[in-house]
Amino acid sequence: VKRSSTLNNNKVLGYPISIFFIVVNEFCERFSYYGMRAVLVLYFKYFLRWDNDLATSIYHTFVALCYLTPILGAIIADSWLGKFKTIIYLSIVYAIGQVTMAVSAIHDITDKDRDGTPDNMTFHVAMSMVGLFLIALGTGGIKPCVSAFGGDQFSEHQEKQRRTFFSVFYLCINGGSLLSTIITPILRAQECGIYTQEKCYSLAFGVPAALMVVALVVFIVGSGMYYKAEPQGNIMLDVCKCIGFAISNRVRHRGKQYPKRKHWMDWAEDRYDKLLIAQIKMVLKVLFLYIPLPMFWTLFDQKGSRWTLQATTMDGNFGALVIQPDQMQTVNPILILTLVPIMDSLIYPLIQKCVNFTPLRRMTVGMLMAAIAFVCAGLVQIEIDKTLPTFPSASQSQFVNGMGMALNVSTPGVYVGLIDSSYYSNYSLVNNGKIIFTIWSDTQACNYSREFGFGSSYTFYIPGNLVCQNDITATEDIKPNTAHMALQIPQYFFITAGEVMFSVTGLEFSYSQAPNNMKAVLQAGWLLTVAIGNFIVLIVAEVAKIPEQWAEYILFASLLIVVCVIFSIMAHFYTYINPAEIEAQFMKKGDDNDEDDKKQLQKGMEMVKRNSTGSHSYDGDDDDDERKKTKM
Ligand SMILES: CC(C)C[C@H](NC(=O)CN)C(=O)O
Repeated sequence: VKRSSTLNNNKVLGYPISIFFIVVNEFCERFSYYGMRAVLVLYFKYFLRWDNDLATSIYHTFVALCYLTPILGAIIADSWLGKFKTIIYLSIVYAIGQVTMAVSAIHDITDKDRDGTPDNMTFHVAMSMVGLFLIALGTGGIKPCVSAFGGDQFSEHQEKQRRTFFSVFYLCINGGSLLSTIITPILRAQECGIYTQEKCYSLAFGVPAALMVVALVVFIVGSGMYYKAEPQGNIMLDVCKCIGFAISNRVRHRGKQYPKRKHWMDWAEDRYDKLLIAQIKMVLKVLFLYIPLPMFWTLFDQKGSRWTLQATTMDGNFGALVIQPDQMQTVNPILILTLVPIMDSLIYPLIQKCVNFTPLRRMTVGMLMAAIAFVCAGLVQIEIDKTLPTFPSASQSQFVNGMGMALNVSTPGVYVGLIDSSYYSNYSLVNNGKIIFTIWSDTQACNYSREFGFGSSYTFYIPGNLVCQNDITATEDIKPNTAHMALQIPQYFFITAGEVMFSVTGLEFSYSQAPNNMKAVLQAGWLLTVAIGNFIVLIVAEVAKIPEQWAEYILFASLLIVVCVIFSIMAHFYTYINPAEIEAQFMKKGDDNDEDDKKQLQKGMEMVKRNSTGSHSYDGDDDDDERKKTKM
């Protein structure tokens, strides 16, 4: 009653005003998260100077951590602080983490000799690791709380509005992600610094940090309008205790003299409520089905690591548009924003006309799509390998001074250095496009211009009698990248189509198959599959140590196909349930005088009624009573 009256006061078009703040908060937070993530692997490689394997490993450890911490966030919110305070406190931790990352990327802090490279790399590595740890704690911790807090703002009879809210919420995630993956690579490509100009990772991390502060402020501004549910007690702890008791009770009663029970969880009946046991059985059934799922995320999350590194060896010139390697990741949110409505309104209804396209079938097809994406990535890699030498590092050039006097060489933003007579400069990183070098000594100065292709590397020979442009000869150490970045589009298309079928459906499936009080538990379980998927990348990359990148892509595709077959068999034996109906049956058997139970029963029956009008129908037939027990 309190909840309804609180909510009904502040409505616009039937929606509580408070959700506006939550949706804007999510947009800014996802901007912050994906913006930072977009440039992370390049920061590892070019700023911290890690090799591809280390950069990929740390990237996936970080992503895994981001999806492990939701369990922590759910426990803190449910059993201690409540969702509102948890979001505030962990957002502060998150913002501090983002600021730490931005500071860690300022090369001037330790660049004592002012040559553009940090002199104390340990400082930058340590700061980055602290920053990433705080971000993982913050982003993961608030993840299960924000969406659930949004859902809490609606009263029982606002089911339709709540569904619209979740769609808008998902679009905001991808809107924030889209904008940030366009913007932060542009910021990263700028040059900044006090003593020497270098690629501006500090700005690329600083803007996401600012957006996280905005997210926090927006969330706090809405404070007076939220419905704030009190912490309900730690359901996760109850579940663990109940499972623990069932196992220990079973072990204690091993002998033949003890009659068998239908399900091993029934051994908890001696101490625990039958309803709780039934709810745990439902959750375990779904969790069992989750076992093969991490393999999908193993492939999916390599967009940000291996695929971005792959793009650095490609040509990003799209005519009027020049795309940075890390900007290729924007293809994912762009496709999400277009594919979700197309799938929902066109593709699914069409397929449904031919076959019963149940959630688990969609997820299976989604896995196959991801495998196809990796076959595409492998083919693209073979194409790249045909063109790619390995020495020296791509995009770097050097000068050899053949004159009898020292010369200075520079280009706007890059000081190549003072080159002694008959000596050579270090390799310097030069942008692509037309670059004008200024070469000067005490007595003369001249300009020399040259077109630099993506990833090309040159050595320039300055003769003894320098006049300029026509005197300097160049040898091409590395040809410009010729494999075009557009070749990555098919792999992005398949992985995103896979994501829509797998991830969006999986989220909805996890919600619909979970008992009412354990929806958060299953959401945390779902996010855990993402974490495990990222750990698998580390294990496979470390154990397999495949020298050829294309072969690693094909290995991942093959692994996913094997897992997909296993999943489809498991899914075939899964029977869809209606948790509310099952819960209601247990309630009926319970104590009718208990007011709380009565309310729960009424709520359960309401849900059964609502579901029977088709909101969770998987067989396309709204009036079919067998719906609630549909097989895959
Ligand atoms: C796939 C994530 C687990 C969910 C979602 N990401 C996207 O939608 C990316 N396209 C997110 O919450 O970040």
